[in-house]
Amino acid sequence: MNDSSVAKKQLVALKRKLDSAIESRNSLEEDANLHSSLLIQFITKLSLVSKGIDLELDNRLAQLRMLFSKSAPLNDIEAKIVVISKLLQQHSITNEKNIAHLHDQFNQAGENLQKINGLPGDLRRELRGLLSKTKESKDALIQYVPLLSQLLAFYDYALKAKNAPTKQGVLPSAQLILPVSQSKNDINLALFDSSILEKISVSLSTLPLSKGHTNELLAIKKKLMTDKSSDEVLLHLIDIFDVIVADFKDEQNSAKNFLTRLSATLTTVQSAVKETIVTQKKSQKTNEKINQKLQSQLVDMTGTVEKALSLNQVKEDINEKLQFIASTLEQKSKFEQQSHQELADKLNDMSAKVDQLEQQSRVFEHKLIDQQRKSMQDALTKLANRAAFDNYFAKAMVRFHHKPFQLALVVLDIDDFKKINDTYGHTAGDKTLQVIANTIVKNVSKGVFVGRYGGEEFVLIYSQAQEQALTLELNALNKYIARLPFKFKSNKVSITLSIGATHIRADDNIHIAFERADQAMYKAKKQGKNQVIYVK
Ligand SMILES: Nc1nc2c(ncn2[C@@H]2O[C@H](COP(=O)(O)OP(=O)(O)OP(=O)(O)O)[C@@H](O)[C@H]2O)c(=O)[nH]1
Repeated sequence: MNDSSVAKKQLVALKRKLDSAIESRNSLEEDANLHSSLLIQFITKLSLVSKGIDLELDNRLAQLRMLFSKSAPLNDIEAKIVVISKLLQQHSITNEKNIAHLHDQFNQAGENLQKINGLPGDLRRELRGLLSKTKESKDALIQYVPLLSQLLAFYDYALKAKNAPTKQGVLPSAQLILPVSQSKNDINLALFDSSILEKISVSLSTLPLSKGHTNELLAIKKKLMTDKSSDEVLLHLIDIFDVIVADFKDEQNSAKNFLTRLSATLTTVQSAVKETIVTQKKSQKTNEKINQKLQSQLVDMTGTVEKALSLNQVKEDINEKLQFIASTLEQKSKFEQQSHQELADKLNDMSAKVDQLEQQSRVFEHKLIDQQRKSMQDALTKLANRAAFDNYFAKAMVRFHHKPFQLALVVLDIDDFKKINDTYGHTAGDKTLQVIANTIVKNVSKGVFVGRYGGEEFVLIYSQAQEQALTLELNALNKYIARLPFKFKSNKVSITLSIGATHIRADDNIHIAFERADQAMYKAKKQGKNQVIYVK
């Protein structure tokens, strides 16, 4: 083979290699183009998802898209990506904060809705379910969208339910949620909406004030419920505030006085004790001196006997010394008597002071006990209040879980109570609550805990009642109350209760048990009110 044919062959081989290299490069370029277009598509989608959240992020993502489409150098693309990742990081922190804020607002809105009186039972239950689902914070804002729409639907439902009785001329409580743009006058009117005044009046009934101040408060409360002009209501509210402050000051002064007296008495007792110790020390010294004198007189006497020359002289000397000793002994006994007396006087004095102190403490202790009792008692009906119920029921549950017994919980709610307030006034409503409370107490078995849970809702705790006996007693109570002859403004009115009852089960906790009794009560409402529903 000559040189030229060898070179030709090599040239062909080289061309083949070149062709294959070009082909691989083309395929690599195609791959890169494919990846880059995939990346551009991904970034476009990312931009769309995050669009509007952050203007700077929007711009940077647009720039990145541009760099990719122009196949810009990798260094430029990398620099852009670093900036975008930082922005995304900041955004994720802001996002977490937003989620926490929305979570709080959501729950607050739900709890506010729960506080509105007169919500239909099923709404209340579903709301409770929704709120228990959102106890834990969600991972993304988007997850709150369906929950918010559900909450809005509940608000809408509540508004509609509340709007129903407005025909009677009463503003529904739900109208209290005012748009910010409303004029000042409109807000004033809504502020003194009768339902707000009612709420204030209800809260005032639970204040444990002194007897005098409670009477003052009752008088103002009456005026508050009759005078409806903004100015008058404002003046009454200021009066109420003054009474509460005065009661607080009285309480503070009486505690201060007691402490001042206590400290004065303690100071006198302390100085008396000091004095006694000093006197005792002094008398100890005087006693020691007299003892020394006696001892030296005795020693002297022995010396006299030893030194005496005759019996007569001994007799005379001893006589003389004995007289000395006798007078020293008399001195000693007088001194002892005197210091005894002084000590007894001081002790008497001290004991009188301690007596006085004890008396003062007793007065204060009674006051404290009285205050404690009041804080556990509903001021209007004198029944145990919600705090007392919580306390009693929690203890009963602990005993039950230790050793099960027939523990039953009953929730009683007055039917259409709002109508009584709206038609005959708040004072008539208060009186009704008192009568119902007394009637319940008189008509349930001995040892049953009776409490006012709040508003027009009462609770009973039975510690030993079989299902049959319990429902029998509750039905009898229900019938008795329905037959009570209430008379308002010469109108005969019958008042009924919806009652829900249940026995506590081994797997219950306080909330589950209460929820069951409460749901039974709502069932009674739903099924037409004026009835007892027992659930196992
Ligand atoms: N007079 C008076 N009214 C109170 C007191 N506490 C709560 N209320 C009123 O009780 C009423 C309760 O009304 P709602 O929750 O709508 O219940 P209701 O009218 O009994 O309706 P149902 O429960 O469906 O039968 C509200 O108007 C409260 O203002 C109080 O201490 N005194």
